[in-house]
Amino acid sequence: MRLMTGRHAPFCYGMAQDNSFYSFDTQAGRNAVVLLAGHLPASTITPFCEAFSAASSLFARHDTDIVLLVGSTSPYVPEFLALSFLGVTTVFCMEEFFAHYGFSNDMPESFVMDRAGRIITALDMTSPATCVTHTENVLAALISEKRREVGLPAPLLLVPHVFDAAFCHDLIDIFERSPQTQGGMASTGMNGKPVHRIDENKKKRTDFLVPPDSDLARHILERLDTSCVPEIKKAFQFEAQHVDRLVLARYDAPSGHFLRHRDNLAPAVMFRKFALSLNLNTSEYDGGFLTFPEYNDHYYKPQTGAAIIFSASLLHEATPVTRGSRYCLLTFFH
Ligand SMILES: O=C(O)CCC(=O)C(=O)O
Ligand SMILES: [Fe+2]
Repeated sequence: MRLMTGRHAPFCYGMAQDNSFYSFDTQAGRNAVVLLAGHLPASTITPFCEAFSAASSLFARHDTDIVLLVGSTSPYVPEFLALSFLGVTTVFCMEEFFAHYGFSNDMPESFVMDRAGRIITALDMTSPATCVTHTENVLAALISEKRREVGLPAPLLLVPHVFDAAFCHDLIDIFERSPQTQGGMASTGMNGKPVHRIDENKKKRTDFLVPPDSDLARHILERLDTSCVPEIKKAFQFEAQHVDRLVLARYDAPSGHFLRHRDNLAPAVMFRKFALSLNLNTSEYDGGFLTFPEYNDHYYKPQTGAAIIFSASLLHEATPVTRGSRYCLLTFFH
């Protein structure tokens, strides 16, 4: 599959119609609707450009640019140079982009890219109107925060769209059909040997350990590898080589929780470098926040399919679920 939610779009640079330099680094920080024309004639994409242009003020409200990418050696460059669409940036870009993307040059394609250059979704191009509506819906669901001064930030990394909603649902079904165990904690016994200690006052959770040699594990690892590993490298200069056991977990109201702890204190787990917590059904429960008390009193509750990644040394807590059940995927990178 070529276009996958959460993957980074291949890097792209080129010259915009006004002769300014454009690249996905100059684009970073704003979302974009990216229309791909490659070597196609202008007439194939013009109706889409016009429809997006007409809706450009709406996209501006979502901090979203509209970018039309044309191959710099396309025979149709003169056609595109003669056209302009208000609110659409036409870029004549290096050809490798289209090859890396897997563009077929049979028909135009388009996708929504988030502020970090990740592909959120390929767009439905049945008609210009459906394409614009699809884009509006995708943008409305993107996380956005008003700019504000931040006093005490916690050093966390949030990676949205690691899994799509359908896969999150599948994981919940798999969890419910699978053998479950009561969640325990890595600890050290009297004899100095590692033990798995159960203490419901500290941690109340039901776990399913994804079998390491299963297709499911491979599929999850592939997604973590493409979506999260590059983000960890970018943010923290750490190249994760391994992923610890994959746990699907359920915290049930009224008391499912995990009190404050660090993830790499017991000798058996000191190898852990970064923790990952990925919510599978955020809108279906109340409570169940993550907190990082060393930094601030904020409650963190990533959207369904988004991962929160943090150093395994940070003190953190999963607060009680007060309604419903919280399902999540949990693992560690090292
Ligand atoms: O529930 C969570 O998101 C975090 C779980 C956690 O901290 C752990 O399993 O070590
Ligand atoms: Fe933890």
